[in-house]
Amino acid sequence: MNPEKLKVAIVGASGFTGSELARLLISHPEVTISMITSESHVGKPFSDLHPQFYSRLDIPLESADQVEKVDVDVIFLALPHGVSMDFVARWKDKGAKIIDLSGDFRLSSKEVYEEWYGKKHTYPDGFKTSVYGLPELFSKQIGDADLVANPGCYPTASILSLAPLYALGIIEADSVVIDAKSGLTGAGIKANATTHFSNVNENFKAYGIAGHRHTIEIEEQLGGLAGSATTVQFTPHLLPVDRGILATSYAKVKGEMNQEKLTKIYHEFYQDKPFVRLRNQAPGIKDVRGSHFCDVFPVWDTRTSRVIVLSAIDNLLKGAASQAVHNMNLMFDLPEDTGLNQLPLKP
Ligand SMILES: NC(=O)C1=CN([C@@H]2O[C@H](COP(=O)(O)OP(=O)(O)OC[C@H]3O[C@@H](n4cnc5c(N)ncnc54)[C@H](OP(=O)(O)O)[C@@H]3O)[C@@H](O)[C@H]2O)C=CC1
Ligand SMILES: CC(=O)N[C@@H](CCC(=O)OP(=O)(O)O)C(=O)O
Repeated sequence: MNPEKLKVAIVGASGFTGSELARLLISHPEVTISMITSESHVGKPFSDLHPQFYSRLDIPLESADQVEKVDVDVIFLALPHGVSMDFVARWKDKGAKIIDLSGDFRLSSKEVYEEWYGKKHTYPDGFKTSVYGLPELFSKQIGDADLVANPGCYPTASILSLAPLYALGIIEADSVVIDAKSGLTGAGIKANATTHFSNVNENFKAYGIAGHRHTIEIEEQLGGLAGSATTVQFTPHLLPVDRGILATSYAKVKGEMNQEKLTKIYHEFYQDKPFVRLRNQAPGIKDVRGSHFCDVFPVWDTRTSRVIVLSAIDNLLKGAASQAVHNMNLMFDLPEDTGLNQLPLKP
């Protein structure tokens, strides 16, 4: 083992985002995977659960309790919300940086969390130190953080679609509608009635209408950019595909607007952001599948005087695992694109 490499633990490696983290980190030049955990599969070789790793990552899964005993630089928590918070509380003084993929530390306070997640928060001090891990907006703060709250998948696509306009303070109050669609892996590895093949195959359905927990995450971040609270209408849908998110955002803006001006605003905002690709045609989820890109296409509709922004990401990557690796790169002062330059898989 190269002692100069970062030693990482992936907690929750039996799940979808945990295995995608392993796939990215196994070929990251500055990382050694020291430990991977699962409570349901302790002792099994990782490649038994995820055969794509056969002969490349066969180490056994261990219980998360074992993380206490190893010296690691970074801990990735790929756990459900409500579970991560206890591990963060346990390991906050361990001397490792923590990147939490769950929603446990993304919001502004215990009160807001409990209202939107409908469960008690047991480590509210974490809200004081956590940094929202969206590198396009907070790279400096992420660089100084010990605890990063990796954004949700829908919020990543939604916030990046509207951030340039919010940052200028030109969004008309109460005008924003975000209509988003996700592939099934967004729901995690355990099947349930909603994600059962028979219920999703050749079907397409909205859920979480007027109350999905990502609404407040989007509102807090976009409101923060504008410097005043904002309301958005957010509706998620389940697509019968395995991965990918397409968000279509609509907004009214203050003052004069046209396509040229809109395109310029987006180019200026994202000019030094290597993983946001401004497109000149509507992006599809296959254009970003398997990659860390967020493809964004802003359109001015002269007829309705509305901005329409399409944005596409891979929910497991830019929406979760590759975003977490991007955050790790920033936290350890590595070039931000290290290990993240995979081109999309298509078809
Ligand atoms: N899937 C996605 O597209 C995205 C997911 N996220 C978030 O990332 C996190 C992980 O998501 P995902 O990988 O999809 O989830 P999965 O359901 O696929 O995996 C969750 C993992 O958590 C482990 N786990 C569950 N309960 C416990 C527990 N009490 N103690 C220890 N480990 C536990 C499971 O391990 P085992 O059962 O083996 O013990 C499993 O490995 C979630 O918070 C999710 O909301 C964020 C953005 C996008
Ligand atoms: C398709 C699907 O079910 N998606 C999940 C969101 C996945 C995600 O990003 O969730 P967290 O905010 O919990 O991390 C959902 O709507 O609950």
